[in-house]
Amino acid sequence: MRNVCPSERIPVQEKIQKNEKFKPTTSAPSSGKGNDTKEQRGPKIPIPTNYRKAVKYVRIAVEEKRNIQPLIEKDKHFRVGRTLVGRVLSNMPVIEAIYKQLELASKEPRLNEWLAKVLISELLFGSGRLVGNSLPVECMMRYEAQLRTALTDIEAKKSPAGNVKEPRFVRINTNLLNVEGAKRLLAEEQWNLVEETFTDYRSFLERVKKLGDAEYMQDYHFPDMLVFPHSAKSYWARAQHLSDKFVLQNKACLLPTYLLKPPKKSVVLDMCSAPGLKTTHLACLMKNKGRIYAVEYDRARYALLCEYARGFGVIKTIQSDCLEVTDEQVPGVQYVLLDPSCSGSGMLQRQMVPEPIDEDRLYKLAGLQYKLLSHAMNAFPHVRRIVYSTCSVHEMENEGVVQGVLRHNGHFRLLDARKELGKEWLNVGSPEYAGIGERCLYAKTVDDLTIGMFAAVFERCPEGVVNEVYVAYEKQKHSYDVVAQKMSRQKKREGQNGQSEDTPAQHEVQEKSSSKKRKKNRE
Ligand SMILES: C[S@@+](CC[C@H](N)C(=O)[O-])C[C@H]1O[C@@H](n2cnc3c(N)ncnc32)[C@H](O)[C@@H]1O
Repeated sequence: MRNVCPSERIPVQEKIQKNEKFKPTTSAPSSGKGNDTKEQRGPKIPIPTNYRKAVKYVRIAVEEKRNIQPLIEKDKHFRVGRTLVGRVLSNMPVIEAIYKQLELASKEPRLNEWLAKVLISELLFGSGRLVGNSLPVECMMRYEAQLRTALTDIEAKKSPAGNVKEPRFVRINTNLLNVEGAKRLLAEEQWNLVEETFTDYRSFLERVKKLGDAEYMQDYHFPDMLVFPHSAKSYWARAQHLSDKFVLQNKACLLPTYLLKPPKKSVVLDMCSAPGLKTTHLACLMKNKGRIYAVEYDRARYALLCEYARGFGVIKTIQSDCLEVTDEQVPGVQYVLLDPSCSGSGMLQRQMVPEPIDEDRLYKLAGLQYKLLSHAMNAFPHVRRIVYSTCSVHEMENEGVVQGVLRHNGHFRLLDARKELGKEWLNVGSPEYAGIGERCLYAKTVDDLTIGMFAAVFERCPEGVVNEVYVAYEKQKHSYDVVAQKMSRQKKREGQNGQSEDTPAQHEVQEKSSSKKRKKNRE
């Protein structure tokens, strides 16, 4: 089969629909001061409405820090809004770094900063093309080569995967198409399947790094996950005609769903479910049979969840705070997936342009995550298995939360997630959390070429059994209580209020972080 260069690669459907080819200008960036005369510029061509609207919403989101989802939803003439704006916001750290690196603010003072960022996003992370010939579009096109080089530099220098560009992972929607059907369809689209077998995970990863532009592979761990080269990103961003049969989802996001392993006809609760990528994967694993209660409290995200869940009869969506969901509302729940809000520090863009660690924010997030996980363990008497996952690389949100819940919930124990996965996995949690770290899994960009992800699997203990972390903590507690009482008496004497409103997990997190600080000071 012919090897097609990625820049040539256009989804078949698009080839049919396309009636105009974009021709980038070849001239160099403007003289530097943005002071071309009116005559030189010619008649004013309006900026496409979608770009103008994206500028408006991106600015509101970033400058005013407002939730723009409801605004976009109401905007009936901005159907692509969520995708377009979402793309800018999720790539913002890299876009800002590139905007600064190219000194666009000083070189193109007449070019609106937000518009520049939207255009950069479309060029580098969207379709790879810009629409129309308005002045800002033409101006940005003159920087195209420099923009792409800047992105390559950032990715090469800061890529958490080293010099390797992360692949494009694509999940087959097995509710519509089986694996063989997917392979046939992709062959029609001129993709070549690499049909080698791998005895170990590392040799698979090495082959992924060498994928040619027209090649793809079936994943080593998950049969419904396909792996394409990085260069396939623009193909998949444009492959609208395949969007119901294939889901753009990172491989790491399948760890929690595969670890939960709900058989068909089981009853599942997805506590924090929007936009619903894991929910729909669970539905596929269950062959769309049984019941999945998918809970989401955010109105706009709930709307998105409903959209994603359409076509999956097994999913029942509930708009609510999952801490208020009772057993009566979701009768007979046996399996719980908890994938709550987190710092998102495992996301690629965040790893490329790292933000300073905000301990206070992590501390608050860990407290919430602890509450949610405790609710999963205590509110639903029939639950036998729980998977907790985050896309955070911070122990405080991961092993820290797991330790907190195990200490206070003897009736659930932590399973060895590597064993549960049943196939070789490279990274586990920190050995600092004895009896916990080695049982939890991490997906790491540098090794797995995925986003960063953490997953822990809990199982209800048999009647009369309690987990060993709980037992050890109970033993420790006596001396701990004595010290706490002493401290409280001392505080009272000093006229202070010794009451704390922290959750136990937050208390432990605080203890741990101050002990780390003490250790650092000693060093
Ligand atoms: C990390 S995202 C979930 C992603 C989702 N599992 C997926 O794979 O598509 C976390 C979601 O949980 C929602 N959320 C956070 N706290 C919640 C709560 N107490 N009740 C319901 N939803 C909550 C957030 O609004 C957000 O949509």
